[in-house]
Amino acid sequence: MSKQVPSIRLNNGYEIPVLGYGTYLAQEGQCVQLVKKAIDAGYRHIDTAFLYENEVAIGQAIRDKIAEGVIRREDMFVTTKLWNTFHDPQHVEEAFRRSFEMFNIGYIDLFLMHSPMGQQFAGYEYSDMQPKDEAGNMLLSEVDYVETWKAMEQLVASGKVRSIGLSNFNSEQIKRILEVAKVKPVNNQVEANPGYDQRKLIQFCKQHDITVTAYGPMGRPHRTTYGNRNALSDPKVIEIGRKYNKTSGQIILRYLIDIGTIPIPYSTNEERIRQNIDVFDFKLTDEEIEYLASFHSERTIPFLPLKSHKYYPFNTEF
Ligand SMILES: NC(=O)C1=CN([C@@H]2O[C@H](COP(=O)(O)OP(=O)(O)OC[C@H]3O[C@@H](n4cnc5c(N)ncnc54)[C@H](OP(=O)(O)O)[C@@H]3O)[C@@H](O)[C@H]2O)C=CC1
Ligand SMILES: O=C1CO[C@H](CO)[C@@H](O)[C@@H]1O
Repeated sequence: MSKQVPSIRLNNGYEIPVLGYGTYLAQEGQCVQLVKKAIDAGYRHIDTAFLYENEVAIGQAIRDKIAEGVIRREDMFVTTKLWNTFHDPQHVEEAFRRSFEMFNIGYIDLFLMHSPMGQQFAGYEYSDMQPKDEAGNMLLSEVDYVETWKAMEQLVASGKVRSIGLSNFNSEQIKRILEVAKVKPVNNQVEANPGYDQRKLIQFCKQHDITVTAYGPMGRPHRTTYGNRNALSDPKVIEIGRKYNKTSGQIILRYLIDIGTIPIPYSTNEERIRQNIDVFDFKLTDEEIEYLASFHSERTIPFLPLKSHKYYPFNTEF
């Protein structure tokens, strides 16, 4: 039986399901099937980006499931993102139009600025996303993300996107957006997991009525570790899981929801896709939450190639 995911209200009145399916690395072909499996399992929130090269596949999966009568368009919440090379205001509308047309699902629920860090525009092909000079250095752009935001605001009036938001922004950068915003960001998508739980940024966003999506919720277990303490294999997390008849992965997701984030785990495994959404029939105790919060490690995804960028967001505390 598919699970019902609760939603929370965004500051513009729309609702977002508190857990979604991430799709980074879900390539064309494989992605259609994965998203269909996720929808069958009960996911109604899908996260992607122009960068992930799978907007066509996600649109296809959603249209197929609508045709099968499993969902209606309005049941789904679809997020995509403006890539760094499109920060110059003159490129924002065209970049959005390309994503919008690739999806072909009538409207986009949430369009995020992927990061505050512009990179030089090199074209709209996927091969143009990481432009480098002859020596192999990243070609950056110093377009102010506030100007990019103003161009994103124009998109809302078109009706093709319902909400706009941010990703990888720190609190100072969010403040700069809020100073000029005619349309307030509804969301900031950042890394959050038991090694890097972002409590201060979550608190800051809450004060400004901005929801926080948690990317990398599992800490990308196949690709890295949580430094010296991996919550997924931690004996005490496994023991907490036994108490609720859940896996450690489910305990991590419940923790992220309990501290007020919206996790978007990715999985290629059918059983884990189903498990990851089956986290709404229990709640952790305060002590268990504190234990999960005691993991300390570095970011899994620190965007090191962009560390020298004028707007690199991760040098401040939060
Ligand atoms: N805004 C941004 O800059 C970024 C956004 N994102 C978004 O966030 C999403 C999630 O982050 P992602 O980077 O994919 O990393 P995750 O932390 O979600 O890790 C994904 C990996 O975790 C494994 N996994 C998933 N569920 C479980 C489980 N229950 N138990 C054990 N292992 C599990 C999966 O392996 P298996 O397939 O074997 O199950 C998969 O390889 C992305 O897909 C993307 O949509 C990600 C990074 C940056
Ligand atoms: O969304 C993303 C997925 O992860 C990548 C890093 O591995 C990021 O560069 C990107 O922002």
